[in-house]
Amino acid sequence: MYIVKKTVHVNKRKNIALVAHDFKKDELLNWTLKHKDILKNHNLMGTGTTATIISQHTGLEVEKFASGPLGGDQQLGAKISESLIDVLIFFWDPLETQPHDPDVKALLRISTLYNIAIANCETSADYIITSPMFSGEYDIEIIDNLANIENRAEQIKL
Ligand SMILES: O=C(CO)COP(=O)(O)O
Repeated sequence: MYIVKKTVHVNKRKNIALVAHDFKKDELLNWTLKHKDILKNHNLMGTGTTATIISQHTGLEVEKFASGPLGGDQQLGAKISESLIDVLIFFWDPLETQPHDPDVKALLRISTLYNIAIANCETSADYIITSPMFSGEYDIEIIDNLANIENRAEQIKL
């Protein structure tokens, strides 16, 4: 499938989504405490319970969406498709089944499709936050929604 791409500029101040499954929330909280001095200079958001726990225990301002199982993962996915999230820190749990597994997969799929930085565990999150790219500006290549819609509309035989 031929895909038209476009360039999106990522600012120094990043939009960062924070998400963790229940048995991973302590790991993500510890990670945010460890990197609080860096994170305070960025726009933070997250699924409902994760965002609440992090803001309560770190004092960081974290915009709160719906809880993951109640649509929060999908809300974040929608933001990613609008290029409103630059980094996804998602400590998902490989040892537990989730009632909203399709939403979890959708969030991981859409963040990969839109070529944003994704960390799924502490080590990869450490790599991202200490990268020179994290503290600077850069451009990413992403799928060009509008151009692809036009192409598809032309190709579909009616
Ligand atoms: O379930 C989640 C991600 O899939 C996280 O949701 P909460 O932050 O509301 O627990």
